[in-house]
Amino acid sequence: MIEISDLVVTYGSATALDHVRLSVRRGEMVALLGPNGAGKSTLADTLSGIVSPASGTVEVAGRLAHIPEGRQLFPDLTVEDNLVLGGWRAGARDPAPVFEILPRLAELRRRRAGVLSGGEQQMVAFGRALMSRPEVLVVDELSLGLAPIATRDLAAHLVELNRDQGLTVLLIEQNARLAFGVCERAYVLEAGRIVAEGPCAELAEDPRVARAYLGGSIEEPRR
Ligand SMILES: Nc1ncnc2c1ncn2[C@@H]1O[C@H](COP(=O)(O)OP(=O)(O)OP(=O)(O)O)[C@@H](O)[C@H]1O
Repeated sequence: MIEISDLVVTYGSATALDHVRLSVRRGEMVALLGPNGAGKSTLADTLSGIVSPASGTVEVAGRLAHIPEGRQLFPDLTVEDNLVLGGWRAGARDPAPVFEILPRLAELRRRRAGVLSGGEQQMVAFGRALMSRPEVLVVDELSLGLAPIATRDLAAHLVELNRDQGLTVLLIEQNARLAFGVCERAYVLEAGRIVAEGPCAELAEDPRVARAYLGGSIEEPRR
C-alpha cells in the first residue's frame, strides 16, 4: 500500500530523510517511532505530497488521508464544516457515516472546533480524515497532548477500522507503548535514517529500543 525506496528529503542544505526505505502492506498497522526532529513528520508530509523528495520514490496504492501533527483544524469553523472540508476532494459531503463511527462528533457538530478540548479536536481531525474514505491513513502523533484515556479511545477506533474495514495504518508515534500495543511491525527513525525495524514484539526486546522508547533503564531525573 505504501512503498518508499531510497527517499531523500532536504530542507535547504539540511537532510531530513536520508535514503529511507519503508513499506506497509494492505491491511497492516505499522508504527514509525523516533525522537523529536528524526524526520517523522517529513515522511508523512512526503506521503501526502506536501513535501517533494530530492530523490527516491514514494508510491501509495490507494486513497491516502493524513492526520497531521497538531491537528490543524479550522478553529473558527464548526465541527461539521471541518468534516465536510475533509470530504471535499472525495466529493463526500455527508458526515453521517463518520458520526456512526465517532458518535461524539455528532453531539459536537455545531460547536466551533477552536473551543474544543485537545482530545475532542483530535477526534475531529480523525473524523475529517475519514471523510475522504481513505484506504490508508497516516496518523502523525495520535497521542500528542492527549490524556491517556483519550489516546486509548482513539487508538481503539483505529484498531476497529483496521480490523473491520481493512484500513491500512501508518502510526507515527513517540509513545512506543501505544504503538507496540496496536501495531504488528514498526520502524525506528533517527536523524533521518531507519535504524531498526521488525515485528513490535521483537523490537520491544531490543535493549537499545527499550532504553530509548520504552523508558527501559533510563535514569529518572531526581529532585
Ligand atoms: N520546513 C522546514 N524547513 C527547514 N527545516 C525543516 C522544515 N521542516 C522540518 N525541518 C527540519 O527537518 C528535521 C526533521 O523534522 P520533522 O518535523 O520531520 O521531525 P519529526 O521527527 O516529525 O519531529 P517531532 O517529533 O519533533 O515532530 C528537523 O531537523 C527539522 O528542524
